[in-house]
Amino acid sequence: MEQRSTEGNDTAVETRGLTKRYRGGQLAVDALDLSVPRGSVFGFLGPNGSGKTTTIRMLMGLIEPTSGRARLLGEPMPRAARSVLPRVGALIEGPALYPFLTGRDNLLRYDAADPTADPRTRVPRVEAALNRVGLAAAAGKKARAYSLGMKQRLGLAAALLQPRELLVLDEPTNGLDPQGMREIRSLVRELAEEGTTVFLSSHLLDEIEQVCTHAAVMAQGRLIAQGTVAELAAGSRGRLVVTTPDPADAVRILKEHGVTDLVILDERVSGELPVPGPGADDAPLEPADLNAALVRAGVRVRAFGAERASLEDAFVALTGEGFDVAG
Ligand SMILES: Nc1ncnc2c1ncn2[C@@H]1O[C@H](COP(=O)(O)OP(=O)(O)OP(=O)(O)O)[C@@H](O)[C@H]1O
Repeated sequence: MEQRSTEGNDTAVETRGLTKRYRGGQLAVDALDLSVPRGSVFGFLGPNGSGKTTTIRMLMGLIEPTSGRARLLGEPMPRAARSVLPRVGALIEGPALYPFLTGRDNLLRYDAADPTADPRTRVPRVEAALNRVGLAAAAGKKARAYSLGMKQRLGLAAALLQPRELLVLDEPTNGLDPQGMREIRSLVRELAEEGTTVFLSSHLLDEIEQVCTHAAVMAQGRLIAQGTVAELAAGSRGRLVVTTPDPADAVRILKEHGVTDLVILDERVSGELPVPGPGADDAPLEPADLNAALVRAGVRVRAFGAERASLEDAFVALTGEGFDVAG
């Protein structure tokens, strides 16, 4: 019997040991411990096939986990599905649409199928959702004439027909052009400002960096890291770039100060900034100190910069592989 606890009260999504092995034997999700704080925009990041969709399906009660458990808004899934799911909007793998109905009629019909939706407010809610996702002008077109991006927007509109505490979006910008991506990202930020927790999966690193406060990184069904985006990016070292007509001297001085992986390209010297040691006495070496050391040694520094470590650097550092953005 499961104990009643206060666990998960301030987390919108929480999983413990969540595992899915498909019937063919494929271990798609392997002992996943996710913790999505309420109020966050949480990026669920991983290359194609890393288990994101499988996880989302388990969270939403669409498939049974092989083992482990999941909580949505503090309630166990799939047991509490009936009471929890009305508080959760979801866009999963391209929404099911009636191709011969217009976008607007699709939403009216979708809302009519929702027993928790108030029919008296249906029409204005549908119009508001269409406006929100930028589909008002195309609302009278048949859904079969919609582009993939328009279908995505319509699916998002369906998720927004009612106020939600949590939105679960599987690759929400999939199929959108850059302008459409920007619009959806700003919509996500807006929703977050209104207090909705947004859990979105993506294989696009820069997307996660642009909109998310927190992220989890998946690879091959396993969770590799999770935390705030700033923490994750800080886990990898930034790169230093110096432009100088004295590259050999610059390399010597930088090496003495712990810079590694030094590369000379004409007058451009780059290297990995040293990571502060775990000891408390190890004051982190500031890029400015390195610049001063170069100048003291008579190196003519024409330009000096430290490139901020990105989530991509962190991902590569964590997985030891590049990020596959194919598909
Ligand atoms: N119904 C299924 N039966 C068997 N294996 C499956 C099934 N669905 C997914 N898989 C496998 O499980 C693994 C994880 O797939 P999943 O779709 O969850 O990954 P993903 O990160 O969402 O990738 P994508 O972005 O391509 O959807 C993959 O190896 C996939 O081939």
